[in-house]
Amino acid sequence: MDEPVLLTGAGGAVGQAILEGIGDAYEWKLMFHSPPAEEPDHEYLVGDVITAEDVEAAVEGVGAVIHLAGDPRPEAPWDSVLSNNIDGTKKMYEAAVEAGVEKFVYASSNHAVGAFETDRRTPEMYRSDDDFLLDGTELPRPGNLYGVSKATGEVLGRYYHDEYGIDVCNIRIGNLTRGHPPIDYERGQAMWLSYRDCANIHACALDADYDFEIVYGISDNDRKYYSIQRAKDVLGYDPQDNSAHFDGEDRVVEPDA
Ligand SMILES: NC(=O)C1=CN([C@@H]2O[C@H](COP(=O)(O)OP(=O)(O)OC[C@H]3O[C@@H](n4cnc5c(N)ncnc54)[C@H](O)[C@@H]3O)[C@@H](O)[C@H]2O)C=CC1
Ligand SMILES: O=C1O[C@H](COP(=O)(O)O)[C@@H](O)[C@H](O)[C@H]1O
Repeated sequence: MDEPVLLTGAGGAVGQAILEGIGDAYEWKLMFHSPPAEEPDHEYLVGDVITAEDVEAAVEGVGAVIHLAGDPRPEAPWDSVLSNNIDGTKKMYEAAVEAGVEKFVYASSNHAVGAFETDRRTPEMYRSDDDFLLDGTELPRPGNLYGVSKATGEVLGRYYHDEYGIDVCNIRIGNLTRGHPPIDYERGQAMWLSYRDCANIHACALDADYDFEIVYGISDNDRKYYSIQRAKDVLGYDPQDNSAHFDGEDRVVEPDA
């Protein structure tokens, strides 16, 4: 693995899950949008992914990128996702290939395929006895403009991989919550990603060998409509958590109880 690893969006929820889980396992270069409240334990810079000079400074000397920065709101308006998510990701790729970065891990989203959740399929598809399963080979099917921006980020990765040879792993992240799955939210429980599994799958994406991949980033939930088989096979992902091991509130239950 080529280090340091540039982590954009380091101050956000996914960034914190990664740093809490594997902060000691790699040499990092963190990118924040605004100055962090506390001095980070790692090299860092402050910048905007839509500013070419900031992005060029960020990729300088790094071997791999985990690109999280962007507007994460499913209801985000077009001008924001066009700028922060689409143009920001394009600028990151442009700078990364120019700087000779070897590996790019991109935070895609369940919302890139949100429109598979049709009225006819829901809520049954959120339940463990339903066999509907997406595996990453399906075409994107966004249900909002944020999802369009995430699907576009995947396609940008396809282009930069094919044209410039950079290795790309798109992780369609489910619903990251700390400590326990979302409560009273079947969809969120089906796509739950625990903090430790989030760190884990990103470590796997940094360490594994691949060309271009799209995988789902969720825990090993009994309820699931995203397959994690590709993440296991290609990345060696070994999830530890399962939303079924919680009782729908914030209490842990015995797996076999
Ligand atoms: N949290 C979740 O459950 C999921 C997150 N994702 C994706 O993961 C990534 C991170 O999401 P979260 O950590 O939840 O969001 P967050 O809002 O907690 O973190 C995003 C970070 O990106 C920074 N940022 C935003 N625009 C920027 C710009 N133009 N230049 C530089 N930095 C900028 C923000 O300051 C923030 O620190 C996003 O790309 C999001 O689409 C995808 C699926 C689920
Ligand atoms: O991509 C994302 O997905 C999660 C889960 O979606 P939701 O519609 O169930 O909330 C979301 O929480 C997160 O903000 C977003 O970036």
